[in-house]
Amino acid sequence: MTQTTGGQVIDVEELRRTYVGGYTAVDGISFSVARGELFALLGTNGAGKTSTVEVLEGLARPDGGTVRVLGHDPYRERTAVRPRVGVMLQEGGFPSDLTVAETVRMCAGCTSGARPAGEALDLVGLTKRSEVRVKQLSGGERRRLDLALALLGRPEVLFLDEPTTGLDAEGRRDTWELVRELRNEGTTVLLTTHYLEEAESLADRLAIMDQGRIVASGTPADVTASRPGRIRFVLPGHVTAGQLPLSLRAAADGRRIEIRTRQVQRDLGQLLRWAEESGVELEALDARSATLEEAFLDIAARSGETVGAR
Ligand SMILES: Nc1ncnc2c1ncn2[C@@H]1O[C@H](COP(=O)(O)OP(=O)(O)OP(=O)(O)O)[C@@H](O)[C@H]1O
Repeated sequence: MTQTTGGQVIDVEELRRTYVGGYTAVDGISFSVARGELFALLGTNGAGKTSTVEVLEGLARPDGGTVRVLGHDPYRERTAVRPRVGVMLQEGGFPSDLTVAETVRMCAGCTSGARPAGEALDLVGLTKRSEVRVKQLSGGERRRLDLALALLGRPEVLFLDEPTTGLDAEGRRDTWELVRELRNEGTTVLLTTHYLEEAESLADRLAIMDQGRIVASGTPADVTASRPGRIRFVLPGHVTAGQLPLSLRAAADGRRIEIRTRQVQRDLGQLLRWAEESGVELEALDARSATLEEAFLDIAARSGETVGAR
């Protein structure tokens, strides 16, 4: 009988992981992922993402706190969890002399209720490469083979560690489409990625890690809401930045103006009213909320200032 804590498929409470020598790579983090949700774990290099995911995958034991996947301890109750989970590691290792189809068939032989090899290859767009030896695949094709293997057992939970690294733009879009479909069919997905656009586009919720801690979390909109958006435009030659309303605090580079604001709609309205009343034609007007990338860079920059303080 499957138990999940409060309907959560993944439940992490105060997880700590310390390496030999006493280095704390994961420093008491908590988060949960509901059934059918796509959760992205982001972070600077060395933030502790892989150290966290390894515990969720049952590959390592926590040094503190608790972790539950599908209601079980993934390390101690590995046999209960493993058949229901698909794992795409950062470095998938498979014999390079086998062909793509042989590799998938070999893995399918060890997976109960596996998809047919052809179906798995079709899902990731590798059908035409079935008879090619693994060592002849490009880096992006290997990532897709990794994904096919992770999907073989029709997993309820899918761990994707940087699934699109090395893929070209089209391969990345195809993978996103497939991950969305899997999520829509009810698969719970935990994704780590360095591509913020990927997290913004796919994640229902996300957490940003820095130096072993979660420093921001929520929906992509929640995480970006706390960061200022921006309004940019170019003033016509006869107008100077000094003529703008005082309440619109702006940075000016000659006639090029940038307003950083948490109130994009209010300030844009005020700017447009001023332009209308003053008969000023604003050029190249562009207004938008903060992106996840800006929020992330902001966090990374602040982290840089605290490096060495820990
Ligand atoms: N086996 C290990 N022994 C000692 N320290 C380790 C070990 N594995 C990882 N670390 C350290 O723990 C920290 C977290 O590493 P981890 O690989 O979890 O980060 P990450 O967020 O996945 O980074 P990246 O984005 O670069 O993959 C790093 O400082 C790393 O050097």
